[in-house]
Amino acid sequence: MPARIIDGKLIAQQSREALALQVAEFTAETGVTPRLAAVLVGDDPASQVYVSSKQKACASVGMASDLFRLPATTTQAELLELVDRLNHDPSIHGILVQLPLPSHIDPEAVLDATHPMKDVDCFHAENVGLLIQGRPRYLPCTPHGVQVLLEASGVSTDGAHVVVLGRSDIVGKPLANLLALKGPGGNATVTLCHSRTRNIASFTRQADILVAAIGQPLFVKADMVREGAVVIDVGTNRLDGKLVGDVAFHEVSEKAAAITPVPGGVGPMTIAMLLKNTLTAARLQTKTIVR
Ligand SMILES: Nc1nc(=O)c2c([nH]1)NC[C@@H]1CN(c3ccc(C(=O)N[C@@H](CCC(=O)O)C(=O)O)cc3)C=[N+]21
Repeated sequence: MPARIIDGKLIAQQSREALALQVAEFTAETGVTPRLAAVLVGDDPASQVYVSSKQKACASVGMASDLFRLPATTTQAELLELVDRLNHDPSIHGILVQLPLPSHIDPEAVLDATHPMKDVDCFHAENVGLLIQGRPRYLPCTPHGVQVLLEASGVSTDGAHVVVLGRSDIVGKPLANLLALKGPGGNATVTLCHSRTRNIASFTRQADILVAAIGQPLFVKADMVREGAVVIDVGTNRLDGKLVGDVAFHEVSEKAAAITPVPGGVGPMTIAMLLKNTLTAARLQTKTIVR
């Protein structure tokens, strides 16, 4: 039986609708509009698309956003100066510096410079540390998006074996930790595989839930997937001008119980979770008067 398609576009829209109500309530109570500052260095076309979808998404839930576009020739010092200015601007609650940055800029220096309270990507070491200790301030956007997709599709992680492919700081590493935390959406048994894992298929075939975030187009083939597994595809690769995931969707969907498409799967969820973090950031930075 072909797999059920997990509709990330729809689930993200439902998330945004719920969030819009919370934003309206927050603004009515405090007079504050949550505000995201997105910083884009250079003119990578894919990055431009993502950043403009983030701005549109902000508007759709009643939040404000500013886009700071800097030329590819911007120095690291100039970028750090902007980040510092945004850190000190009380009208801005969240800062997102779009990755990848040009090669002459050290992304770690920029992430370290972003104030942890404004770090809505959850990339700062302090926020990653809090997450891993099970007391998150922000949840990392793509991993949280994966968690919400599973929950909304009725797939429990409790006691399940989740195999994560890819150990990036943005997806694989935080996702593996999030799923292993105690509590709902967690309690999974997690195996973290990567490009150097020997006999990777012997691991992926044991997965109840398989998450592909390895950055290689169509890497996961049908023979790597157990019959009835749930497959989540985090990949966003350009292949012959087309957006494809890390999963060979057609063959794998014949075997899986449920699967996310690319586009229309994890991608829209990432943005919805970013908006959620921006509201959290505004709450944490807004002093409420106790009456
Ligand atoms: N500081 C930072 N934070 C990020 O969260 C971040 C980043 N840098 N750099 C790049 C990656 C990638 N990323 C995506 C977000 C949305 C879609 C998305 O919505 N994709 C649509 C399709 C979009 C299209 O057609 O190109 C979909 O999958 O349906 C994809 C990828 C966020 N990233």
